[in-house]
Amino acid sequence: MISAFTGQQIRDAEQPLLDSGEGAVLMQRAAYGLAQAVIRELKKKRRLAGASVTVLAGKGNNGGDGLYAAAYLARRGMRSTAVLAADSVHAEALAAFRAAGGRVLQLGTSNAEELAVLCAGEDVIIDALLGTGARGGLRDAPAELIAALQELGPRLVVACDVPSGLDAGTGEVHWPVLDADVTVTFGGFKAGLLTDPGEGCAGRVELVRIGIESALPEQAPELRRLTGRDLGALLPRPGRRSHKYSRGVLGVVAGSSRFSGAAVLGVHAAALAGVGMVRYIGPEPAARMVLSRTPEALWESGDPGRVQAWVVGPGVDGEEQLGRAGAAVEVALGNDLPVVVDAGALSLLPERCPPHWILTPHAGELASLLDSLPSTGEVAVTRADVESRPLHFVRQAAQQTGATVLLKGATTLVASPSGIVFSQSEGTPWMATAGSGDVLAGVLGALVAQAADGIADDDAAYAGLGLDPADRWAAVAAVAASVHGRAGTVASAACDGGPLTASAIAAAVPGVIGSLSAEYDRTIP
Ligand SMILES: NC(=O)C1=CN([C@@H]2O[C@H](COP(=O)(O)OP(=O)(O)OC[C@H]3O[C@@H](n4cnc5c(N)ncnc54)[C@H](O)[C@@H]3O)[C@@H](O)[C@H]2O)[C@@H](O)CC1
Ligand SMILES: Nc1ncnc2c1ncn2[C@@H]1O[C@H](COP(=O)(O)OP(=O)(O)O)[C@@H](O)[C@H]1O
Ligand SMILES: [K+]
Repeated sequence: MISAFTGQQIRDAEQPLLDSGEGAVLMQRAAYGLAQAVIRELKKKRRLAGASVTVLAGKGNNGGDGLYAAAYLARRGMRSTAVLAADSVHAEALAAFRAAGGRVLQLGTSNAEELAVLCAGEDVIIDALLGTGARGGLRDAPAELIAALQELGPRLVVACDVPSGLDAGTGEVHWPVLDADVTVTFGGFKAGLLTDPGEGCAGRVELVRIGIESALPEQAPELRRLTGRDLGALLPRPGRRSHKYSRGVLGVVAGSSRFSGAAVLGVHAAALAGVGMVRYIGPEPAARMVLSRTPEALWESGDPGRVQAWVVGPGVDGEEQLGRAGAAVEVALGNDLPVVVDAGALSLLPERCPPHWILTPHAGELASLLDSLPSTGEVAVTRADVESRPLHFVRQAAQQTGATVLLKGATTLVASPSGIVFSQSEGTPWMATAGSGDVLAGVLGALVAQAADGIADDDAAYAGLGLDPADRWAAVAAVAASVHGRAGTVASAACDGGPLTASAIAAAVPGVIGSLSAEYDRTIP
């Protein structure tokens, strides 16, 4: 599992070493790691000797890291320039940079445009304006420089610790920000690099160890991200004595005369994600389509029979089907069953949900959901608000509803009402396609049914990852988001990174589950 921290958590871990006079050593390790990353990136494109680098240096330690890294690159034969964005910068680092033969330019009120043009012609730019000590975003000349440079489109940008202007703890972004190709981050992942909009500016994130790692609060990170190995440990598998009822039965209330495709995709994806059986509840025309794609499913026109979990909501529309969704929600509430509540059913929630209810809104649906809650304040929450502060709002929704909340997006966040949050980002932008969310609901429903009480005895697997059993539903949802994202990426890769349909995502699910499990089996002792 990858743990990610706030800027404050990182600073707290650094403090004992700073107090014992190790600050300069930490900075040297950070700068060396940064320089090595620049070299690796450049070598992918061209020769190192004679290549040009410009470091944009701010007044704090982030600027110090950048200047020391650029000094190292100058000594390796690169043409190195420093653009100083403040009157005073880290003095020793600047001296080292000058001593290595670097050229120093001062950013002022009148030369931002001119320096932006110069930077755009460089082989690589190191963004070391602001790091974890930032309060708010870039202002004045640095803001002008970055806005102009972003517009010009630089060749290669490596961000020092975080892209400047990004809040390391929350991922909120104060524009303008220069999009990085790679962010080299020090000591520990910053939460803001693993949640949008910050993750969208950071490019690939590389971690450089600087010696503070053992002091980080591993048991209480700001964000968690499951890796392939974690998925291999958590994904359910049938045993020799399994039968279809012991593997979990999922009830699905999805689709309608208008949106029958949502039912077709959701049921098909659930079947492909390994559940014992799917019972579909819906109108006959939709049921015919569901069964023609997934003959393995059962159509329940009356009493749904016994299930271990529900998916309620994808494509649900019209009084009749909303009535069936409402009835399923009541049955789940009465029998204490887990439910995935999606799309049309998000308006059917009781005042307080249990943590094994998993809500799956996208940003627009989360805004409406929050607005509908009596505990939300007077000011309406908009889709844009959620998109600019997803970590804040997904946590708020979990706290206010009592449910586990999965917020869909390029990075998908899952918040448990206990406060812990998972972040998964394995998908491809091609997954922004109609029906993709219905596939996710099906995969999640299948995993939830297989994790239900009486079906799985898997507390040990969660404990192995340091997770409290109370947070297992958030972990199950994170597994589903990851499997879904990986399936999309696999499906797109199968056509050389080309477009995909929701059906193609579903079709790739068994292979993703299979290879994660097989890889895990290969690596356990
Ligand atoms: N403390 C250490 O020895 C280490 C620090 N590290 C680096 O140091 C960084 C943190 O250093 P700092 O705490 O100096 O913080 P920053 O380098 O982020 O800069 C903070 C400085 O910028 C000013 N500032 C804050 N917001 C601003 C804004 N919006 N516009 C203009 N100026 C603003 C502050 O007044 C302060 O002087 C990390 O991101 C990392 O790069 C790493 O080298 C690891 C070791
Ligand atoms: N840019 C993106 N990159 C990766 N995944 C994305 C992106 N945009 C959307 N997704 C994923 O695609 C799915 C879209 O779901 P949703 O918005 O409910 O669509 P629909 O209702 O059309 O099925 C979600 O799982 C989301 O995480
Ligand atoms: K930076």
